[in-house]
Amino acid sequence: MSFRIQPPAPARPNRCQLFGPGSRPALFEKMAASAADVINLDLEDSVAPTDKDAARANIIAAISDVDWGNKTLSVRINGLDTPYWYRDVVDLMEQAGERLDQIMIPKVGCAADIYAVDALVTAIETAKGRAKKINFEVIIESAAGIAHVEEIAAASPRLVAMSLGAADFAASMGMATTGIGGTQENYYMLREGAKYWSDPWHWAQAAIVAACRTHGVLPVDGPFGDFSDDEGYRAQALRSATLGMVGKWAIHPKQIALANEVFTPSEAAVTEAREILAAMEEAKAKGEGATVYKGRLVDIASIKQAEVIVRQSEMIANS
Ligand SMILES: CC(C)(COP(=O)(O)OP(=O)(O)OC[C@H]1O[C@@H](n2cnc3c(N)ncnc32)[C@H](O)[C@@H]1OP(=O)(O)O)[C@@H](O)C(=O)NCCC(=O)NCCSC(=O)C[C@H](O)C(=O)O
Ligand SMILES: [Mg+2]
Repeated sequence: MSFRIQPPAPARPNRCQLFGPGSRPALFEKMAASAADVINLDLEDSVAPTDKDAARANIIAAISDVDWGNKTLSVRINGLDTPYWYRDVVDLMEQAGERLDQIMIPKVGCAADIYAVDALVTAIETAKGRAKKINFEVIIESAAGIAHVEEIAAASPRLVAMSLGAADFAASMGMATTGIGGTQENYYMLREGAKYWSDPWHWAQAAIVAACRTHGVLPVDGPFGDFSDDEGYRAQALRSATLGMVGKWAIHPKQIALANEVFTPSEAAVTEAREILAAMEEAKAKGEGATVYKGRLVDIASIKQAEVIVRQSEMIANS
């Protein structure tokens, strides 16, 4: 470990972030009653330009009127390249109740984007005497966003989570696909006539996880567009979890259970992690730094790996 200790990410469940358009208030009670850990009420791309004002008003009312239980409640504002975002922030901060936890900033391209929103939020928070400090989450979904991902992760103490937005990311990168996440037909290696599909989202996810872990931010996988494809969603989520992400978006309620299942450590994984910790306790008592568990090496680094799984499981169980 470097002299600089890696800060922990917030210890709260973030297995599934359920999205719903601010222009469909009929969905809000259903979202609140769902098993998602985080609710994202959307003012951005799922809302038509003509509906922006009405969606903002719907969301502001619902923040106070709906019982959101113990979920993290977040609102996605419009991008800083639009004429809508400042009104989103001003109205939310001046009119929404204290139940609002988070603002999601889409399409961030550099740390200054977050600085701008932070300055506005801070001024209104102070002017209005808001007791609860609003957190931020951001979406990396552009070439600039991924190029500046580390400075973005470090941009504000308000920042708690960062997602990959596969749709806008693909568009910004000029990727030859209309798919939102998942396997891409033309992204394969060929060996002896057989195709082996690679994961075009992998490198961006890994960059996001590294930036997030460096700065104590939760890394989250974004949308999987084909909500009829449960196995495709599960496969994408399993890859994300294996890389270190803590959760995934749901753009339809049927994706919630899939995300919760994948991002909750299984009983078998927790049992194995506890057995590794016990094996290392025994090894340490004998003055050894390494031992053999089920025919494979475990050592002091294995303790940290096992602790990640046990901590995640306990945090979810206690939430
Ligand atoms: C995708 C949808 C438009 C589908 O809506 P609908 O046609 O109503 O779906 P169903 O008829 O299958 O719905 C079945 C029941 O579930 C309820 N429902 C639907 N959606 C939701 C929801 N989001 N939350 C809670 N409940 C929901 C229906 O009312 C039905 O209920 P019942 O009649 O009682 O059985 C719609 O799901 C939708 O709008 N999804 C969210 C879209 C969204 O927010 N998109 C933005 C995020 S993705 C993105 O922005 C891309 C990203 O930025 C990037 O760049 O990658
Ligand atoms: Mg997007």
